Amino acid sequence: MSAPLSRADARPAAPIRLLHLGMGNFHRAHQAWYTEHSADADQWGYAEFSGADTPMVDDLNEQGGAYTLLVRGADGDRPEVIGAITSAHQASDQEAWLGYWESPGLAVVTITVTEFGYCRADDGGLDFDNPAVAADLATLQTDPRGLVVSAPGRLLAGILARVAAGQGPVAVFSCDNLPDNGKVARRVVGDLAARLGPEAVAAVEAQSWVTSMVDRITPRATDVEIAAVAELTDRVDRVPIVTEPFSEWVIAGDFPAGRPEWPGATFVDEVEPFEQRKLWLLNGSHSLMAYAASARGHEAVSDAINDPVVRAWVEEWWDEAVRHLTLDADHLAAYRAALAERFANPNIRHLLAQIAADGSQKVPVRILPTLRAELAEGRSGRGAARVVAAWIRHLRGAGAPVVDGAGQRFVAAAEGPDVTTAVRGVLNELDPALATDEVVSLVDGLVGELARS
Ligand SMILES: NC(=O)c1ccc[n+]([C@@H]2O[C@H](COP(=O)([O-])OP(=O)(O)OC[C@H]3O[C@@H](n4cnc5c(N)ncnc54)[C@H](O)[C@@H]3O)[C@@H](O)[C@H]2O)c1
Ligand SMILES: O=P(O)(O)OC[C@@H](O)[C@@H](O)[C@H](O)[C@H](O)CO
Repeated sequence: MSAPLSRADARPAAPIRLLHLGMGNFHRAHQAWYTEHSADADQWGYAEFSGADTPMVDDLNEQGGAYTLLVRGADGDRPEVIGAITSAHQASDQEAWLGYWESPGLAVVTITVTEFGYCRADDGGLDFDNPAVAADLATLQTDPRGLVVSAPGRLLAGILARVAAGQGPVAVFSCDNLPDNGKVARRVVGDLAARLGPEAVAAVEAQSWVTSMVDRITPRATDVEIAAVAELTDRVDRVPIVTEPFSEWVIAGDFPAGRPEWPGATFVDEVEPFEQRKLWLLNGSHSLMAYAASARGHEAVSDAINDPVVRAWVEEWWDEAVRHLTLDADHLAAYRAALAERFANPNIRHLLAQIAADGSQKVPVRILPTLRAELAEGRSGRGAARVVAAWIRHLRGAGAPVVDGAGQRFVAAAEGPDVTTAVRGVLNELDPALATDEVVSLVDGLVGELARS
């Protein structure tokens, strides 16, 4: 019988100088992994906070913060024990959260709270109609140390505590799949601060808001992977992470209090070209498959990409999206080829239903820029329109179930017996400028084509 994984299986815990909000699968495969492999890793320990209270925190702490990262290549498995996490906390552990912010040694705060976690309104600013945001504002107005729950609320509470403690600026660092994610984070936290007054705004502005493009396909681990880890390592790990060999991190911004020497991370002035390449080619085709291939009965990306019909749709989308990317053509061709291999990795079971979630937050940033650019250049935008059509079919009940915290208005628009009305309604909700007769007719036709395929 295998022994439980414990801290003794990992490197010694390092002093906490890194803080993470939104501990989940991806962060433990990416930022924690880069930190683990830093030349100065013994100087940099992570304190982790989940987005909502979860048993994962207790499981991880029982293992002293250690966990197994199972790197699954097409040619086999490579497990490694990661010791970058010194301490994990439940979301509601507000005193611990504020305590880390007040600590002189804190240097970097990373964030993965999903697209939805930024609580944005349609104009990109903070959505004050969001009940969590409204409650946090009321709390912060009366008690800056009170329990707050939204990501913007928690970040602002931390920043205010840091400034009140007389500590200098840190790098605040979104690692979510969002264009210009540093600016998005700064905007929503700044909007909340503005309701508290100029001192709070100045505290937000004093921090360094870093932007990053992150990439490593990390599906949720299942009991199958937990059993595989036990067999491979002779240790029982209750919270292992499964990921692919590929990893990429492109970062723009300053680190006023220092950072680990993350190996392989690329530091640039402008993340946008890399971010668009990744969001459109990888995440865009993920969304295409999540909607169009789940409706064809596929469950995982690796099944979908091996279906020639789906592969042709993906290639059609890629052909269209690359026209609007600014990176070198050879680089983009190599990236596409590598993506096709990554998607086909038979040892990574990335469920289409997981990717399909929160389409209302994903389709606008992954697909619509290409659709608009194609239309502006006088082309039809058929590849992008196909993704929108597949999403509308999904909203109408085809394929993966609809799970979307902000998607109710799209579900409502997509309802009803008349497909053309549904298409027009969804396009109108996405962007009234896209709901022209021409685009409605194209998307309408593609809904029918997908249904017959
Ligand atoms: N999994 C991947 O392959 C991958 C790769 C690149 C980037 N990402 C980015 O990382 C994010 C998280 O992915 P994951 O695989 O870790 O997911 P996960 O479900 O394992 O973890 C998500 C974390 O976000 C928190 N969260 C969710 N909704 C929130 C909200 N409304 N407010 C505050 N916190 C909230 C959860 O509590 C949890 O701590 C993705 O949304 C994406 O933007 C993921
Ligand atoms: O994580 P999400 O939900 O934003 O998107 C689902 C996938 O497209 C995404 O997780 C990719 O696998 C990832 O971005 C690869 O780096």
